[in-house]
Amino acid sequence: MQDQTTPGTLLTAMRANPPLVQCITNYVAMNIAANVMLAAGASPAMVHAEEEAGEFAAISGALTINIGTLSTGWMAGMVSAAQSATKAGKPWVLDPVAHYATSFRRKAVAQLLELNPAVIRGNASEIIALAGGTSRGQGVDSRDPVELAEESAALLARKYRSVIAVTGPTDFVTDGNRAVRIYGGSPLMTQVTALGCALTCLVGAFAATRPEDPFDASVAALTAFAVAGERAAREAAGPGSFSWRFLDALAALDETVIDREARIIPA
Ligand SMILES: Nc1ncnc2c1ncn2[C@@H]1O[C@H](COP(=O)(O)OP(=O)(O)OP(=O)(O)O)[C@@H](O)[C@H]1O
Ligand SMILES: Cc1ncsc1CCO
Ligand SMILES: [Mg+2]
Repeated sequence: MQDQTTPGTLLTAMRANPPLVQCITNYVAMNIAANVMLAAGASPAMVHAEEEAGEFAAISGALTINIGTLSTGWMAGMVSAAQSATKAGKPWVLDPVAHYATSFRRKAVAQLLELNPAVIRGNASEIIALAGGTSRGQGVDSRDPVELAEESAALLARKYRSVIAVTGPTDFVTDGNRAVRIYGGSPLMTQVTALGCALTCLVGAFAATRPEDPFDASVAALTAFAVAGERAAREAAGPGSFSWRFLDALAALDETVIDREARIIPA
C-alpha cells in the first residue's frame, strides 16, 4: 500500500462516490455478486449482450469479465466491452473461471488476455494453469494451495503487465514488483457458490475508485472479503446463515474496522 492509502481509505472513497461497474459475470453469480456490490457501496450493472456491452463499458467506471457460463454470444459482448473499456481508459478485471477445462474456454481466455486486463483474479488452480503449469483444479473448484500459485502469479504479472490476485485460505496479490499475502476469511466461503466471482466484481469497484493503482485496489477488495468473511463466520451455523451474515458484515464494514482487522503482510 502507498502511504495514506489503506483498504479503509479506499472503502470510504468508494462509498463517497459509488462507481458504476459493468459486471459481465455468470448466471450462477449474478445475484450474489450484485448484492455484494451493493453491500460494499458500489453500483453494479450486469450487462453482457453483444448489442450493448461495448457502449455500456464506455460509461462505466470499470468493467469485470467472468467466463463462468460462457457462450459464443457472451464472448462477443466480452470482447466488445473490454475493447471499449480500454479505449475509454477504464480498468477491466478478468476472472478466468475453469479456463483449463475445455478448449472453448482456453481460446476465450487467450483472446481476452490480449485485451490488457488491469487485474486477473482467480483461484490457485486457475492461476497455475494460466501460467502453463499443471493444475489439479476440478471444474470451477480449486484443488491447489495458493503457495504453489505464487510463482505463477509473479510470472503472469510480468508477462501481461497486470495485477494478479490469487485467492484461497490466504490470498496473494502481486504486480510483479510488489507482493502481499492477505490473511482472514473463512472456509465457509467455499461453501457458498460464486463468492469468488462476486469478489472479482468488487475488485472492479475498487479499481474504478483507484484506476491508477490496480494493486492497491485489489488488496482493498480482498481485504474487505477477508475481514467480512472472518466476522460473518463467528456466528454462522453453516453456509446458509454465513451467506446472509457475510452481506451484513460487508455492509457494516467501515474504515476503522477494516484497517484494524486487516492482516496484510508483505511477501
Ligand atoms: N479456506 C479458506 N479460508 C478462508 N478464506 C477463504 C478460504 N477459501 C476461500 N476463501 C476466500 O473466499 C473468497 C473467494 O475465493 P475462492 O478462492 O474460493 O474463489 P473461487 O474459487 O473463484 O470461487 P467461486 O468460483 O465459487 O466464485 C476469497 O475472499 C478467499 O480469500
Ligand atoms: C458453479 C459454477 N458453474 C459455472 S460458474 C459457477 C460459479 C462459481 O464459479
Ligand atoms: Mg472462481
